[in-house]
Amino acid sequence: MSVTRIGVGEPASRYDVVVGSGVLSELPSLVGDAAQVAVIHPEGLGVVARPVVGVLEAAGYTVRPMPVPDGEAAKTAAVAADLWSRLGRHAFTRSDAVVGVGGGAATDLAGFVAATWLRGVRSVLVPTTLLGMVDAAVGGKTGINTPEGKNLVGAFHPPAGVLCDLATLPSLPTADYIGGLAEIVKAGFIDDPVICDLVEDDPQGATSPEGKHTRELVERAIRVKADVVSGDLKESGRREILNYGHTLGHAVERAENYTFRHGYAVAIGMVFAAELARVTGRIDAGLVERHRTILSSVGLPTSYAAEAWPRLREAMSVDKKARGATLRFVVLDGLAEPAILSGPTDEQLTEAYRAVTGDA
Ligand SMILES: NC(=O)c1ccc[n+]([C@@H]2O[C@H](COP(=O)([O-])OP(=O)(O)OC[C@H]3O[C@@H](n4cnc5c(N)ncnc54)[C@H](O)[C@@H]3O)[C@@H](O)[C@H]2O)c1
Ligand SMILES: O=C(O)C(=O)C[C@@H](O)[C@H](O)[C@H](O)COP(=O)(O)O
Ligand SMILES: [Zn+2]
Repeated sequence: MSVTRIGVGEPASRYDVVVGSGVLSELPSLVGDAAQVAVIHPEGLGVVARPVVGVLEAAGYTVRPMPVPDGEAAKTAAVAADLWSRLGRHAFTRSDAVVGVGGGAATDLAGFVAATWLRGVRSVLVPTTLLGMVDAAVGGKTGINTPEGKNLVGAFHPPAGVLCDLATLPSLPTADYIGGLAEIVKAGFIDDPVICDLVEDDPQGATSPEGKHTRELVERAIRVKADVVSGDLKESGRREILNYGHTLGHAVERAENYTFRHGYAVAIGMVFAAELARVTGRIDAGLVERHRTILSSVGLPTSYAAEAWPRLREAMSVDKKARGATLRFVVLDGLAEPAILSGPTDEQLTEAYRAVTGDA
């Protein structure tokens, strides 16, 4: 299998997202002159982390495997504090390194611990979910959740490199694979319509690592993210478009106490954002329907409970794009024409949400 390299960041601090198989051989050069390497991974994913540990040990590093709880349960202040203690007990210095292995939850946590330990040590990310490869491990956003909201604590801390071994994907449960498709479809709607065409051409194949367009979908989504992030590393402008569907999506995750897959919540959030764009006269019903058709064709949800609205509305007030009491949403003015909608009225919000419940 060939290897693809996609550069991210400004020229002086550029790193590669490497996609293919056998890519772990690049790990030692990315870890560099560290003596110790912490390998942070979900406790149930020892099998997936073992090759990472093996490559590092063979290269002579002292490897400290650091298993953490699975999924969102890892993205807590308590787990981060426990990792800081473990690093402290092993006397990790600024020349040591952190490797994050697993889905987006594990790499967000690992990146956050790397960002905060000694005010920042080197990290390398080895995403093993579709979502991790196309989105979470790319771009330097790291963080944890708090009871008040999703990713409310975090830092921008670009990794030294991202290694996406496509051979890890077949063991991923289909439901988690499908979650990753939401971020791929997001990249299609905000920037690369070919992604939408490819999913429409073979929705069934899109849900499988063996699908005929899988490699192209993965690489196109990474390129969208790499391109956007490279021009706006700290989200002072265009990077906000990557938050399409996330304002309501994060509120759904909080309402579900972080037990709802991120990609599924983002899928619902994208339908909401599309409805909001329709309600405010930006796009027509056809483009909204295309969201529903594409998302549901791969098994993603497109509606949510009507009675949840008050809780969701409240949760959206801590969205990072909000300014004071003014909510700001990423919407579309057309396919691949993202824009910011600032301060929609309560009537517009409730009308858009009603359409997401199927009660419109
Ligand atoms: N930092 C960012 O820019 C960014 C972008 C998008 C999403 N995220 C975050 O990513 C998280 C979601 O990531 P996710 O969808 O990868 O979920 P996840 O990390 O919870 O992983 C999903 C499940 O798959 C398992 N798993 C991982 N790799 C596997 C493999 N190869 N085989 C079998 N099982 C495997 C995990 O253990 C977990 O149970 C959310 O917390 C979200 O906020 C961050
Ligand atoms: O990288 C970004 O920027 C994104 O917004 C990508 C999102 O898919 C991702 O879920 C991100 O973690 C959301 O960021 P947040 O700042 O809203 O927490
Ligand atoms: Zn996301």
